[in-house]
Amino acid sequence: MTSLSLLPVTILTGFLGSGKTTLINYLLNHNQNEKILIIENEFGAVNLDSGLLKKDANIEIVEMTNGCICCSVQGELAEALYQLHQKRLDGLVQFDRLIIETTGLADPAPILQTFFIDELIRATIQLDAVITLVDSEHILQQLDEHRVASSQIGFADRIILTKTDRITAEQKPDILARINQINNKALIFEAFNGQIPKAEWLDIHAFDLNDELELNKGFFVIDTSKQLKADFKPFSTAIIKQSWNDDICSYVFEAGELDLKKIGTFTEQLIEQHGNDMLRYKGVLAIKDQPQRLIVQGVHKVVGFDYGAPWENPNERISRFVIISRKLPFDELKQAFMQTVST
Ligand SMILES: Nc1nc2c(ncn2[C@@H]2O[C@H](COP(=O)(O)OP(=O)(O)OP(=O)(O)O)[C@@H](O)[C@H]2O)c(=O)[nH]1
Repeated sequence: MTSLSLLPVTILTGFLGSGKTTLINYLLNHNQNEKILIIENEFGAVNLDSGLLKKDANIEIVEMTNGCICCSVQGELAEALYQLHQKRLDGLVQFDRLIIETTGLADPAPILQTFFIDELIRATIQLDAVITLVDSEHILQQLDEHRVASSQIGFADRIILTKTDRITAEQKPDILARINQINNKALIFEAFNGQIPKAEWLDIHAFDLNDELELNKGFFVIDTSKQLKADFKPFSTAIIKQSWNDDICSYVFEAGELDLKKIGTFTEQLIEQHGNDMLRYKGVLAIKDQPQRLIVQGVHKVVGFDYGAPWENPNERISRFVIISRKLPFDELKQAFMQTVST
């Protein structure tokens, strides 16, 4: 095979009207150096969004408009990606990155799975991250009424909270707490009208097996008056409301040093029994007599393991495993996880 560089791909998701097109337009207006291919996945025969997107020589938009997202998207997306690969091989097109904008009603799962299932795609494309836009004005209602809204948040590596100019300061802690209860692993950025530096959502390598596992991190506000600086704000102490009852939430297991064989068996059984419900999961684990961190990362039943950087300080050797999932038998799993602790 001729050597083509791996094309980075970002999956951009978020409910209807959450600001996906606005974000892309902002990127395109402030991006002179890169050629970007955007694949849009829309319902219905008429695709309105491509008409709304700014067009110039540095972007190309491919529309996928056929049929129901859950049955046809994998085949159609795979086909679009094969064609792109062939055109790149033939030297007919040259792009620096690909952004897939999903329809606001879509669960991102089938799109994400395309990148794991297909070997040619895996060999030519580097999945960078899932970015989810959340409309702060409407998200609480969307979560109450549409299961797909929690799935979009659950799959995210980064969340961009939009339209905070349309809510009061008092409403924000509840919204942040609810997002964080669903997905406590994704960093949250708050941005007005898509104004966010591209470094905060592109090339973040979320699918690499790296050592980062930051939970309940707080959020970042993009300050446009300071040349788009991201200012960190810790979460205020919002009360988790039982009434939310979202079907997806974050589960965290924490322990000291683990036995390699036992944690291997635990992970295998966990994935076997609950993989279909587990959207994303990541573990940074301390293994007995092993100086390096063991990294586990997965999406549903596709999992990767690798050794990461060594633990520097013996007191740091704490194993953390976070799972974003539909309802899991937490107490039972916690007990099983604790039995993997090295004795
Ligand atoms: N007030 C306010 N409006 C915003 C913000 N971000 C986006 N909008 C507006 O929200 C509306 C919907 O934004 P779009 O970018 O079209 O949203 P989308 O996610 O692409 O929408 P669909 O393709 O229908 O799912 C537009 O009128 C935007 O101008 C924001 O931060 N504040």
